[in-house]
Amino acid sequence: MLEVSDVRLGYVVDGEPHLAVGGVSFAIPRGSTTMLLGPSGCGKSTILKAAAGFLQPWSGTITVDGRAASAAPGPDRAVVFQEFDQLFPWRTVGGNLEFPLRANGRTREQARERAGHWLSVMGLDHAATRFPHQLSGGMKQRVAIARALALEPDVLLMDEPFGALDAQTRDRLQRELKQVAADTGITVLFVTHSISEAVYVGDQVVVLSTPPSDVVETLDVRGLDDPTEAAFVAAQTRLRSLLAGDEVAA
Ligand SMILES: Nc1ncnc2c1ncn2[C@@H]1O[C@H](COP(=O)(O)OP(=O)(O)OP(=O)(O)O)[C@@H](O)[C@H]1O
Repeated sequence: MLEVSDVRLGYVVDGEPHLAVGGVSFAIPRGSTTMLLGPSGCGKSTILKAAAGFLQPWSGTITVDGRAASAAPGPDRAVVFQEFDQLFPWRTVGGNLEFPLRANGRTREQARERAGHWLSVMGLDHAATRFPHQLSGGMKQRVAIARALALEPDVLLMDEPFGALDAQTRDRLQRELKQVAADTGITVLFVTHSISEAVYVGDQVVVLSTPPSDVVETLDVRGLDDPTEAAFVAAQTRLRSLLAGDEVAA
């Protein structure tokens, strides 16, 4: 349903073109979660930005249900970033959810009702009247996820959403996201630096090479959610060896 086909992406720096992504293809089946993993600077965020419609591929296509996703941002895709400051600081938590819903044509009542629902799903009922500066980092990320889900997009794009959280909060949010993704059937593209996060949260992991990147391997990790299980450990070992460029150790 989300299909990345032979995509090349880059930036123009001081008038010079710099290729970052050298020809990447993968497909995310509807309702599943794909993790993008690779060395720093390999173009994970660049691919995510293109899927969001913020960047045009130099060649190739990114489509959602056959429509060009890279043409422009649209309500069928919502993005959650790593930064804690992605919320509107002058709006309450409830207001942060309601504002984009109103901007997308919902009535005040519809926006309030839907915001309440998603705040509840993310365990934030008690925080609706607070302002972002009164929240912990983990709560801010929960609000950002609730705000994205409230728009009921077909695709949720996440750029290291838990990267700046402490380990305990990160574990909890990974569990919650996995549960919400299963409950809603949403399609997720998730950028991560963490091998264990990739195996736990994902249904498949797309491993990228150093830039200009291509796909080294696409690994199926469906159903792996117990880090003590042999299959979980084997997937981690495989990913570690791919990232080290050591394919033999698999
Ligand atoms: N706005 C920009 N202008 C110019 N070059 C950029 C820009 N953003 C990213 N790049 C370059 O594109 C390449 C890919 O960057 P990107 O941020 O997509 O990688 P990444 O895999 O997400 O990195 P990291 O894991 O470190 O977050 C890098 O070489 C980076 O320097």
